[in-house]
Amino acid sequence: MKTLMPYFRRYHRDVWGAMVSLVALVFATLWQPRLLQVVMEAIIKNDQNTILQQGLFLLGLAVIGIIGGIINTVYSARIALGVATDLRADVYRHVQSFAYADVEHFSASNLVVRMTNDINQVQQIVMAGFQQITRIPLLFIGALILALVTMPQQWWVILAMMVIILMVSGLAVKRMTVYFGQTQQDIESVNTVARENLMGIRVVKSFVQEGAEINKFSQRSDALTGVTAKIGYWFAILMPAFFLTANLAVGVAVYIVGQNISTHPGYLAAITSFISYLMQILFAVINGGFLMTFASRAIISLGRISEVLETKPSMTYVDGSAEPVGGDIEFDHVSFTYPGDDRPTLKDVSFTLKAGQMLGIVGATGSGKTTLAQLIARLYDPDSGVVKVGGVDVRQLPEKSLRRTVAYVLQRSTLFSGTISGNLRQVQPDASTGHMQWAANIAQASEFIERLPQTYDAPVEERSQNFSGGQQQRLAITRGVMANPKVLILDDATSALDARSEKLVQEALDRDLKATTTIVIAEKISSVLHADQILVLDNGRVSGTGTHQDLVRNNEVYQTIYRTQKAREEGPTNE
Ligand SMILES: Nc1ncnc2c1ncn2[C@@H]1O[C@H](COP(=O)(O)OP(=O)(O)OP(=O)(O)O)[C@@H](O)[C@H]1O
Repeated sequence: MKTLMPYFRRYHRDVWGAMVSLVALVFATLWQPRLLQVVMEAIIKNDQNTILQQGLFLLGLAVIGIIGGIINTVYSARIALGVATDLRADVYRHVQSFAYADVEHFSASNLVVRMTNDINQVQQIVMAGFQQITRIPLLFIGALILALVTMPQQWWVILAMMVIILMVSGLAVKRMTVYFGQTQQDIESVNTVARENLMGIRVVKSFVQEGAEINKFSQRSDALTGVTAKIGYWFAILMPAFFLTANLAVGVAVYIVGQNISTHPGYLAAITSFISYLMQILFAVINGGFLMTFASRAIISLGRISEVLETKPSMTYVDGSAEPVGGDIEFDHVSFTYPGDDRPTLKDVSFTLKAGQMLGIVGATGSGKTTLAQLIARLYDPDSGVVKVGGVDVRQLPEKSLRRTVAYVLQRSTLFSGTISGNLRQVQPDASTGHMQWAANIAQASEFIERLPQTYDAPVEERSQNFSGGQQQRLAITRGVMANPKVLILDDATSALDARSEKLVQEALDRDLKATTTIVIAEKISSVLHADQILVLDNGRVSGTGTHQDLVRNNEVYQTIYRTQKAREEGPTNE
């Protein structure tokens, strides 16, 4: 509730509108049976004037009730929609301020569910809240008082009905809250299987995994069906049970009235309105129960949303100029452990790199190459030691300054759906076509871009699936080069390129980005042969640095990688 209060304040006029119209609706609902009783009494006495006058009041009340209901629904919908939209925008904005580690902590798909499904739950309960939460207690208390006023001697019938209904609904709410919670989990589970399957459809098809995938999906889907069916059974039992109780109460009341009608003729009119109030009490209790069940679901969702909003970004940046700094890199005794890991991934890493030089980083899978690069782009901060770019500790650099200095191209960089130019202009919004061509020439992307009918305005589909792996990598390198960065990190970014194209990219980088410090992380030693310096990582430690010739001579780890790759390239020999 604390989370939602500021949002309600923004819509205070609508809140007032919803409340006032609700009071009108409740008043009309409660007063109608009372007037009906007066009309009935007039019918019994054949008092035409009262019948007409009170009949018109009754009609007027019905109209007030209908208009109140419509206005209340409109205002409630406006509040619910407004609150959900603002909440979604705030969560999205807050997530944008997250450090990479924070997004990883929640996981991207989990954040998506919170921004969509959980906010929908909150929207529904806000809507129901303004329609029902105030209405139910008012209706309950009002109907109870009026029922007692109408037929005070039947108080015990009301009490008995309420005790039975409350006992049944108490039991049901407890059960159904559990089932609703389970439904939420099962929906997430079905979504996960469907999403994984569809995103990996090529793998599924190529390994003929359709059958296994269908089984997996069916299992999760059956679990969801099972729990939904349980909710259905409860509803199927609950509703008739409630109405049976209410009708029993009505039956008892009518029987007692029947016994006393000769001595109390006024009971005939009173019994009609008494029955209406009994039904209103029943309606309030049933709806209250359901609302509590739905509310418990929404409270869980609201908790999940608040958790995101209350998470402070684990990384903050200093304020200051957006100007890039120089391209020198220095690691000074840097160690780093991933959040939640008990062992460091990088251990006491030190090296220096002068602006404009090229550094190759090699090492076995999992040796920490990507992690090292991520520290330069400040996706994480080290546990100890200092990472400097342009002679400045990266923690002392304003975010824009760091982003303008360092461009980080990944093996599978995300291209956003839209157009090629839209992706390239993310780096430099006012870039000319000439500038895009310059960058694309370096990345060896211009040949295929210019063959496309719309060239730089060619569409990029979702997950850039209309481009091959190699084309996607070239586009990602083009985007990285666009800002003419001081430091360019290519993290396995040419892995899908053939040897010739990779060589052409390297030559173009040497020629056109002379002042840029280039860090190339590569599986193949051939990709870094000509680097000014090669850093060999072994299980998170620097095993050696030097040129290819130095390392071939005196670094064992490097020698092993080199020999293995050479043997693979030469193929099996027949002795
Ligand atoms: N986000 C993460 N959370 C926890 N551990 C991680 C995370 N990313 C990587 N690791 C672990 O850190 C170690 C180093 O990973 P890293 O990706 O830096 O290696 P790499 O040398 O780049 O490997 P590869 O050549 O396969 O890309 C691995 O053991 C990996 O499991």
